[in-house]
Amino acid sequence: MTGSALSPRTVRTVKATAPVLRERGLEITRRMYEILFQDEEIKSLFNQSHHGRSGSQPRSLAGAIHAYADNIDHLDECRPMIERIAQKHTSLHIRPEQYPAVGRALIGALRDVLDQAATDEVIEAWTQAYDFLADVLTRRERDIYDRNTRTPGGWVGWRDFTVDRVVPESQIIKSFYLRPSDAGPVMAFRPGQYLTVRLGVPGQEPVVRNYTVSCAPGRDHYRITVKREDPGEDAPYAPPGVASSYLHEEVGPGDVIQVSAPAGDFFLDETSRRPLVLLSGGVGLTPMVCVLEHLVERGTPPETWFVHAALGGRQHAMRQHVRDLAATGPIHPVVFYEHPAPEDVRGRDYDLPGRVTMDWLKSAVPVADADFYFCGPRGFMRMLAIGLRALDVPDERIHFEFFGPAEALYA
Ligand SMILES: NC(=O)C1=CN([C@@H]2O[C@H](COP(=O)(O)OP(=O)(O)OC[C@H]3O[C@@H](n4cnc5c(N)ncnc54)[C@H](O)[C@@H]3O)[C@@H](O)[C@H]2O)C=CC1
Repeated sequence: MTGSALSPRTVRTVKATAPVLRERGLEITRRMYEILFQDEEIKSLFNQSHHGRSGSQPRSLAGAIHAYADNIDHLDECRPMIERIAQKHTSLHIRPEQYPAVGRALIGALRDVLDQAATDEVIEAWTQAYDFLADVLTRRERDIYDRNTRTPGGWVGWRDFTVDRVVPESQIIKSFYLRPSDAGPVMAFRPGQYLTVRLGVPGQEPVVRNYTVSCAPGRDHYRITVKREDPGEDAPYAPPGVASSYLHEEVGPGDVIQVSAPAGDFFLDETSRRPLVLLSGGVGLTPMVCVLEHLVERGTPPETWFVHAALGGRQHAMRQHVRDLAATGPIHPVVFYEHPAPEDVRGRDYDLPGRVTMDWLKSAVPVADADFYFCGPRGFMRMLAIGLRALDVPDERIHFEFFGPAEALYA
């Protein structure tokens, strides 16, 4: 991707707005959604459970707009961000016809918030820059939709899945096995990708959530593994704990939920021949179990460390399953308990007390050679992202799932 479609003057003008976008980006995107949703017809094109309420969507869009302005003179830097957005858009079935209204609202918000600073030149440059980005995104999204249509078992839009089984994995985590209600095949996916599910919670607008597929690809079903969130800790789009409480308490075999095709830019690089270090905190183990199952099923896994950090035994999911998988190959499982319960036995239930630290990691895994994949609470990922960079592990060997701009993790 190059910015060649944009004139040098447009590039200069947009780049010059980066500092103010860093400072006032959130104001701008909040105003943008206000403008956008004044029109009921446009509002109906957008799933309201994704816009506004908790502020996460304006915040993440503000980060993206700032990054775009700042990198507009070397747009290759934006490639991962654009891929991430395109993947997310397709999981929500965003269509090209939704882009122009967003562009108009963005320009309106720039005028309102920047006021005097929104000169004709700035407005003209941002109009061109938005159109350019919209074009890049819609092309990529069209490719993804085309691929999902062509792939055996693939689909576009919501598809009904029937819950086949619900399996408790710990005191707070359950797995849900999902089969397509139409009894057709399900498309393969890349280990680490997520499903988007839409739940008809009674008395509410449908609740939409992303859950990583926790089983290997290539089966006749998917599995998601969900932690019951306490109020105040749940993901961004709806009141706390709604989706996970609903799944844990109300959803059982025979129930139907709607699912979008697998998506996501976090997945195992199958071309690498390096040793592998998979690190997970809490329910962040879901993509790592998927990767592990896949490696074992594929055969000849590389030397792999499966490092899992849980609060304690009551929260520890899939303990025996991971052990059984590890026993099939050169796979080293290591379990940390931060607060072992009285009944938790070191050497039987877990290996080490406390949290994963960089000092431990340096001593236990081949930092200089390995590929690293991690997922878990923000503090856990931050420690690893910063720690691995400090050890000069190149970014190409550091892969993580973080719902938000990656820079926020390093900040
Ligand atoms: N695909 C994805 O992006 C997925 C992301 N997640 C995320 O993973 C997180 C898991 O949360 P919980 O299960 O509630 O985890 P948790 O709160 O139970 O923590 C698990 C462990 O993480 C470690 N940890 C936490 N903070 C740390 C820090 N600052 N430094 C070092 N270690 C630290 C501790 O060992 C702790 O026991 C959630 O935030 C969820 O959003 C979960 C599943 C999939």
